[in-house]
Amino acid sequence: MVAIAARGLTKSFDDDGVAVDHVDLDVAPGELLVVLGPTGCGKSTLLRLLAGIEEPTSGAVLFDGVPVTEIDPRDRNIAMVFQDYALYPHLTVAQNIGFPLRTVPVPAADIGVRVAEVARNVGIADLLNRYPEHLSGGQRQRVAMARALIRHPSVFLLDEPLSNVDAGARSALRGEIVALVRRLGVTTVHVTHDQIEAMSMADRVAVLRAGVLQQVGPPAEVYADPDTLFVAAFLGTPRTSLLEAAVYAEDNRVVLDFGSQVLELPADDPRTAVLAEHHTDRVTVAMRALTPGVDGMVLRGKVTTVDNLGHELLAHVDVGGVPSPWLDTPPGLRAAARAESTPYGFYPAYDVVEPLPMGEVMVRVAMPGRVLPGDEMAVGVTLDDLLLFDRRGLRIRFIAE
Ligand SMILES: Nc1ncnc2c1ncn2[C@@H]1O[C@H](COP(=O)(O)OP(=O)(O)OP(=O)(O)O)[C@@H](O)[C@H]1O
Repeated sequence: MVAIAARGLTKSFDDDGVAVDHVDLDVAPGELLVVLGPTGCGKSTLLRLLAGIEEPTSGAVLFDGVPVTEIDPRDRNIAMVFQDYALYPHLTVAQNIGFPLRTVPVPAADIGVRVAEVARNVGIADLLNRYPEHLSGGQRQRVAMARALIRHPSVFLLDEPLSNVDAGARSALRGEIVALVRRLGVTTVHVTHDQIEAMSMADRVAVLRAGVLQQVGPPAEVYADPDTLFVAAFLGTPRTSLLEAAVYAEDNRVVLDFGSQVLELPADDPRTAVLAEHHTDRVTVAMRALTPGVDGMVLRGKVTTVDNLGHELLAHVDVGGVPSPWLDTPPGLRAAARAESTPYGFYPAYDVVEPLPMGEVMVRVAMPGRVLPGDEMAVGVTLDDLLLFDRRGLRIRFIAE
């Protein structure tokens, strides 16, 4: 098992600015680290730098503490899997899987044994005589993984391997990749723009924005305790509600003023006193998974849309607030988000930069529930629900520490 490290890792492309910007990252031996970020944030470039396919502009990659920047990718004992499986159509599954061994002095009988073993590991032992055209997307991706793993790599790099796999097979494959990585004990870096994938697979998740690493940690920790507004907004299903507000503190009263209405913070909570120090600051308030409620702090608004998720309803409630200007992301990023395709292939829809319609919050309504557009709704908010960020998008920690 190999420890991977990036130190000040930077990659600029002449015409395109900095794709990876001074990234410092450590991946522990046997760890499954997921790099998460929106399209164009530099995930693939980071992975390619770790693999050695791309040469850094500055900085270094180290395996077990030894710089590998000068070592040819073929000599790094790395296996990489991409989103397009790129199988050889004229070869059977078994031949595809065994292909990387053609240059290695392994007896033919042993190749058969190893192919069968790795095929069993990825659950395709019964497909060995088929040709790729007779496989589903999920099965093709398993073949691609088996082909990558047959050389017993010490580092496994996965670049959006599940994005061409249909939704049903995707969640099964997620679990299987995790189990496989554990069983083989191979240090793995997996990149994705899909936060659910990241949250469900990662030992630790590394969130990347415009080439800059935002935060690294166990998924639950990064979700619950985001350092930046970007991380808070990016991680959240249903999506995180973001509203602008100003803090006002007068005598013992502290309020968050959303323009249309205020939230008065509980006077007896020590966190309220900490927040009072931000008197007159403009902040962005991030709130997740709110529910209807009439006690304590309450935001009132009108339901604009209701999504029926089957197990619950998701009400979009217009509380008359001002959406965060942070949503006005850099033009380049937005352009990429809207484009259906780019020179680098298909870009998945990016669903975070879309501005929320006027000052809405997302409210989960338990089933059986009945909510209709136009209904008035009171939304319960507790201090625990509020994540506050300053104008630079950095977290204001108002928990007395
Ligand atoms: N070979 C290249 N030449 C010039 N610019 C490039 C090259 N490869 C990537 N870029 C640019 O670097 C930035 C990061 O691209 P990268 O493919 O790493 O992002 P990504 O997060 O993997 O995106 P996606 O999720 O859409 O694959 C983008 O602005 C992209 O246009």
